[in-house]
Amino acid sequence: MLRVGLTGSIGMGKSTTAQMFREAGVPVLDSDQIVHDLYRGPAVAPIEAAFPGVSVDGVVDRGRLAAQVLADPEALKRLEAIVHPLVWAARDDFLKDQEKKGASIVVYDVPLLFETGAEKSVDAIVVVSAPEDVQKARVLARPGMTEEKFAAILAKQVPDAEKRARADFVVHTGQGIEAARREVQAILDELERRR
Ligand SMILES: CC(C)(COP(=O)(O)OP(=O)(O)OC[C@H]1O[C@@H](n2cnc3c(N)ncnc32)[C@H](O)[C@@H]1O)[C@@H](O)C(=O)NCCC(=O)NCCS
Ligand SMILES: Nc1ncnc2c1ncn2[C@@H]1O[C@H](COP(=O)(O)OP(=O)(O)OP(=O)(O)O)[C@@H](O)[C@H]1O
Repeated sequence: MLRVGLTGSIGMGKSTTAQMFREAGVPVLDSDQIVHDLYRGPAVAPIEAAFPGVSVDGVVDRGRLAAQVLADPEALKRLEAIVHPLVWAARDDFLKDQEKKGASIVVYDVPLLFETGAEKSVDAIVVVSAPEDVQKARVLARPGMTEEKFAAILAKQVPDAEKRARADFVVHTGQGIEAARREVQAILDELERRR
């Protein structure tokens, strides 16, 4: 079973591209969704113990948590030490389940593939990319987004050019949905050939 890591910087079209893999019949594991589920379940107690006051009605409040960790690298490290092992366990369950089902390719959708070291646990890397001006226009169109927030998020991410350099495949999302879908299909064809 080939494990494909799918990543890309903010606003590059990662979720849209993940959906294309799903529509092509490939099982996709969404790491953001795993974290959201953990923050409503098994991660609540250990996070509340480490960061008192960040849970509300038994759910981790992401805004409160962000306020405590995003500007404090040491606090973020403590949070990651709680969250990442839980994410890895969920990922391993998914992989075992797909292996049992006989899947030949699975996609693991991870925004921070390079930043968290998850690149080491995949067999191929797909990076989703678009020209800078397209990315910026998409992100600034989101409610509540400002140039400053966008810049702060970008500063925490591995730059797009470096991501592309480390990728096995790049999906370009600046030329429309159909062009990207053709690239996704070409990647799947190539991966099948390599197996
Ligand atoms: C800090 C949290 C609460 C902020 O949640 P929120 O919904 O407001 O924003 P979101 O998750 O989209 O993150 C916003 C930006 O913060 C940065 N960021 C978040 N987590 C990390 C991290 N572990 N390392 C570096 N940057 C990070 C990224 O640039 C990201 O684009 C949340 O990101 C979190 O719990 N992070 C720690 C867990 C984690 O590592 N998750 C990511 C991969 S498993
Ligand atoms: N191939 C494409 N052609 C045209 N528009 C696209 C394409 N892919 C994505 N988009 C558009 O770009 C925007 C961002 O896409 P998406 O939500 O998939 O990005 P993302 O990388 O998952 O974002 P983030 O990581 O910030 O959550 C959306 O408005 C989406 O419709």
